[in-house]
Amino acid sequence: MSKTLFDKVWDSHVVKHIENGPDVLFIDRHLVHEVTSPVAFLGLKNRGIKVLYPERTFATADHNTPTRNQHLPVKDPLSANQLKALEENANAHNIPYWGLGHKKNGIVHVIGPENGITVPGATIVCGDSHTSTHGAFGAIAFGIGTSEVEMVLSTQCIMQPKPKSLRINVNGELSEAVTPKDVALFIISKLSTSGATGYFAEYAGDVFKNMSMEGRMTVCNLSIEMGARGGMIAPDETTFEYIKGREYTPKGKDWDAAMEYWSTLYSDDDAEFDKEVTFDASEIEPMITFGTNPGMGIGISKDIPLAETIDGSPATYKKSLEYMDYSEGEAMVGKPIDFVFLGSCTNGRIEDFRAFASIIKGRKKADNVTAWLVPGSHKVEAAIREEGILDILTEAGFELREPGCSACLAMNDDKIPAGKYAVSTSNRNFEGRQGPGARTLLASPLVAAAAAVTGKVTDPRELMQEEVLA
Ligand SMILES: CC(C)[C@H](C(=O)O)[C@@H](O)C(=O)O
Ligand code: SF4
Repeated sequence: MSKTLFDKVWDSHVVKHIENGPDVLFIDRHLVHEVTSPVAFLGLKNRGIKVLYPERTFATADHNTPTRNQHLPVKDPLSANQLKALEENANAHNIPYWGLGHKKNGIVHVIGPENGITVPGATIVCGDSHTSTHGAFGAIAFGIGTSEVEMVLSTQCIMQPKPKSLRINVNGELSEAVTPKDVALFIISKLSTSGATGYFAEYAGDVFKNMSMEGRMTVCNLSIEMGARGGMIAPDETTFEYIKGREYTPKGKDWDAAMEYWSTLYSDDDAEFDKEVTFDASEIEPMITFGTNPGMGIGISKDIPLAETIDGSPATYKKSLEYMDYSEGEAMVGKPIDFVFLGSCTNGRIEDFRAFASIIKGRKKADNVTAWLVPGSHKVEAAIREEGILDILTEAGFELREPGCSACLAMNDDKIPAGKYAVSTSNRNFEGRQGPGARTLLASPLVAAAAAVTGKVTDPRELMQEEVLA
């Protein structure tokens, strides 16, 4: 019988099928961070049991961590306690722990791929919704709750109902300045934040075939924002090239054996999907959000849609615009901004910093802008230095911070003040997400860079045009 990519990976991990119930799935890799793990470890302690496979479990500190002076004790007592608990729990159970200052430390969804923990055909979970990121490698990766974290720590299995299948095709070639982030924001704007609820998505077509691994991670990361359980892309040469030689990927004969299996991981030609949607790459322009959910995005040159033209409740839509202090029919280009945040598990990788630097090179940070540039990991930070990107940033008046989730969810000191506007490369623009009363405009690193040097929402193509003319 023909199978989808998802079916192939899922079926090979079913330990037990419960009639009319969930499947019991074996989990290959379990990533752990400080926010969703303390109660799970406490559960193990109360039951007097150990982590079954510590070597399949990896812990990092990211959500609560400061992005300055990481060598000093963490001031906030709640954060300090959570970080201490993670360290103690990891040590007690022999789990690799990459805490503050460790050279492998970083955002959980950045360090997994970076160190070769994320591989094709694997099942990967974490007590974190953006675990979908790892689907970029052809893995089944999804977020779980704290009680499930305890279940995986103790049994290396999880009970899951099988989601429905959705294929999202984007064919053709992307236009200038259109990045993977724009592709994802475009898809969410078309499907809405609940359009993929109950589904697991596979991304297919020319655009994803031609995309880098980091771009694929950005796209899969955002799957959750359209309601999907996760998203995945069939592994190919780009994938194998990326993972080869990383610390935790198989070596020698094991690599050959793995490659044999990985090469079978694609949806068969006649595999059927419960739902399929197709878009043309040429429809997509650099995107920006204007509202309070990631589905409220438009091409940057467009005007904020009128309430009567949108699907869904006009009252909710108007309330959202009120929060943003925007009006229907206004242009986004030219809107003043106060903050720029480059970072997060969506866009905190080296390619994102390269893109940002490509625009700010030879320009200066706008005086009215506060910019927080936060690498996704120490490895990203090291690459920023090695490639000379730090010099470009510094010359333009920017400062580089230390790695972590930072202003993506503002659990540390990096909070956007109430009423201020932030162009952010992260993934959520909910009310108060980046700080109480903060207003978020989600966009790509190119759009963020254009805003950082002009102090307002700016089409990056305009600045790229200037470069060509100069
Ligand atoms: C703190 C964590 C549970 C949360 C998530 O699950 O996504 C966070 O990472 C986020 O992005 O909102
Ligand atoms: S960077 Fe943001 S989205 Fe990613 S794990 Fe951290 S808080 Fe969640």
